[in-house]
Amino acid sequence: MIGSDVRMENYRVLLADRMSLRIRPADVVLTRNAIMWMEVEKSWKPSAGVSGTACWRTVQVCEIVAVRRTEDEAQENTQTQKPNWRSKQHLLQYPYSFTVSYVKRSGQHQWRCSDVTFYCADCELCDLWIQVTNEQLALLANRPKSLLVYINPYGGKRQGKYIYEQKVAPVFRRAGISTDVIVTERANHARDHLKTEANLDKYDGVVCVGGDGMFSEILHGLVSRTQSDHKVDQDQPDAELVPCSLRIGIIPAGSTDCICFATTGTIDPVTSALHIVVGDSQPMDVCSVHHNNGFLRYCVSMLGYGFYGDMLTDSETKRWLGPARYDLSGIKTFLNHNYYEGTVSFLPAEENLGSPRDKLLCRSGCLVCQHKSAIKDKHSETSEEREKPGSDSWRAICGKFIAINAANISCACPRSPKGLSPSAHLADGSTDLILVRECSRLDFFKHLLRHTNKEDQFDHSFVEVHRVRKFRFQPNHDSMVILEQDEPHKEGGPPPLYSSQPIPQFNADSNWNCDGEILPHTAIQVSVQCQLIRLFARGIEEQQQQQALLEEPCTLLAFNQNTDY
Ligand SMILES: CCCCCCCCCCCCC/C=C/[C@@H](O)[C@H](COP(=O)(O)O)NC(=O)CCCCC
Ligand SMILES: Nc1ncnc2c1ncn2[C@@H]1O[C@H](COP(=O)(O)OP(=O)(O)O)[C@@H](O)[C@H]1O
Ligand SMILES: [Ca+2]
Repeated sequence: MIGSDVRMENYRVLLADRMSLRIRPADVVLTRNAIMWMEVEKSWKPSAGVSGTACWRTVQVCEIVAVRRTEDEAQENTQTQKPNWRSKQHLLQYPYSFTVSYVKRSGQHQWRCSDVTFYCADCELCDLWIQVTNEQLALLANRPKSLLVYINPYGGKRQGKYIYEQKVAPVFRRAGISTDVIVTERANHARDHLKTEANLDKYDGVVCVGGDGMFSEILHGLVSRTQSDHKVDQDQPDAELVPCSLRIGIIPAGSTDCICFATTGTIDPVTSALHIVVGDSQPMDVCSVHHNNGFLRYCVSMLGYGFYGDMLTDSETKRWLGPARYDLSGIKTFLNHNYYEGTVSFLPAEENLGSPRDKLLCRSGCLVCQHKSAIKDKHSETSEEREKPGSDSWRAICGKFIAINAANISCACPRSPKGLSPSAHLADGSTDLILVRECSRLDFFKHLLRHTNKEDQFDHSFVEVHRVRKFRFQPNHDSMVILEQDEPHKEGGPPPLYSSQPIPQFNADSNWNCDGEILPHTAIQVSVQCQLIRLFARGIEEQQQQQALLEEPCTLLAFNQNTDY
């Protein structure tokens, strides 16, 4: 079947019956791709025999979580705290019922699991609806049936276990997903288990409950396992890495949760659980980081040297503060106002990938990422020559930098709702390299402020941004950290916070912050590995997309009211 035939097939009515919704009669229709219902108005006369249009509430089959017999209504009502409104007469007339649980958008990109119960006059009809709806759900091959879940009990505000048990597990149970749950006992427990022990054939996906650091563990476990299974040497910076077959789900329970926010538009555990249930799939680029041809780490969100590296290093001693450690260390690092000397060289991305300043936001169904996916295998890009550092296509920038940030994705998070690079793409094979040169403290503050407002992040003379496929950083070890002189030091007063003299106890190098982990080396080589992994997500839905689906799915449907049911 092609084109319009497929569309017609999707609209083919599988079931159509009159039932009762609460205490009012309702017409209910099931097609291949939607369940629709409409309460029957008293004034509405089907016998009139005219074709008309009416307002139907519609739920796409792909957004149905489960359908089941409403076994114990009293219990349902206690759970949902709804009053029992069914009259005895209604109960006698419609004694059988089934409940459809489905995804409902509740604004701000949040999803909720909502229920609608249909009452039937006879048992066979009720069972038939459950059976046929379940048959349609079974056709959705991308839905996971079995998941391996890792919980970091110490991430963020240490709520991981509670969040999983109270908010996520009930959603998975309702959807009939089986889970094996591991609560981690130490750092790198999840990574090591995935790398060497886990029987991955049993699962359709891996879920992490925690922050970006916990996600990074899962990423390293899965990617390393996949490479060793395929005998790919990760130490080779130019090795062609094999994409992971299992998708990763993120239940946000960390401090920044930027990967979850940038791929769903929110950090809400129930929303993430529902993206997993419906089997969403979002490809993601991964940066591989090497030092002297030896593998260091992978990175999905931000690689930050200077400001974000120093802030992370300082914050590690304050983990007991939870997410607030970043605020405290952020202020301290800002006041220190260090900058670092070195050379950044990079290979620009192809021009058709746009620019970090083009305001083309990466949203659900992004065409730039889809196009990249289509041409990825053709390897149309570049000759070996272009790839070599030092060839004409590479550019080098030497200088003193307050921050060098590579945003592989927008890095949007609650602290910075548009992110470090608002137009960065999730899966275009490039990363946005942001260079913040030496500037005054006030100027740097203005730059940081732009992470939180709507102004162009890069519209400052001391900031430049490049969309790149690869980059390298070489620190200049002869440099000393020069701290800005703001005020003269008063005799007998506290020691100066800043001095124009080199201060030997400061390290001339910063550290790299790689998805919230500190890298052991400063001279690094970075390559973007296009679409190496997939998440259970769909990218951020456009406001209009969201709005259309928010307004309680109400579809204008031409419907032949003569249908015999
Ligand atoms: C004057 C107002 C200044 C406000 C500045 C806000 C800047 C926010 C930038 C956010 C970038 C986020 C990049 C993501 C980094 C994470 O991978 C990493 C680890 O996350 P997690 O494991 O969940 O803790 N987080 C960080 O490195 C902290 C970012 C800094 C947050 C202030
Ligand atoms: N059981 C554990 N004990 C201690 N550290 C752990 C444990 N499980 C995971 N970790 C580590 O905790 C770090 C932070 O985890 P994460 O979930 O990202 O929280 P946060 O966002 O607060 O940093 C990660 O580096 C991860 O490797
Ligand atoms: Ca990217």
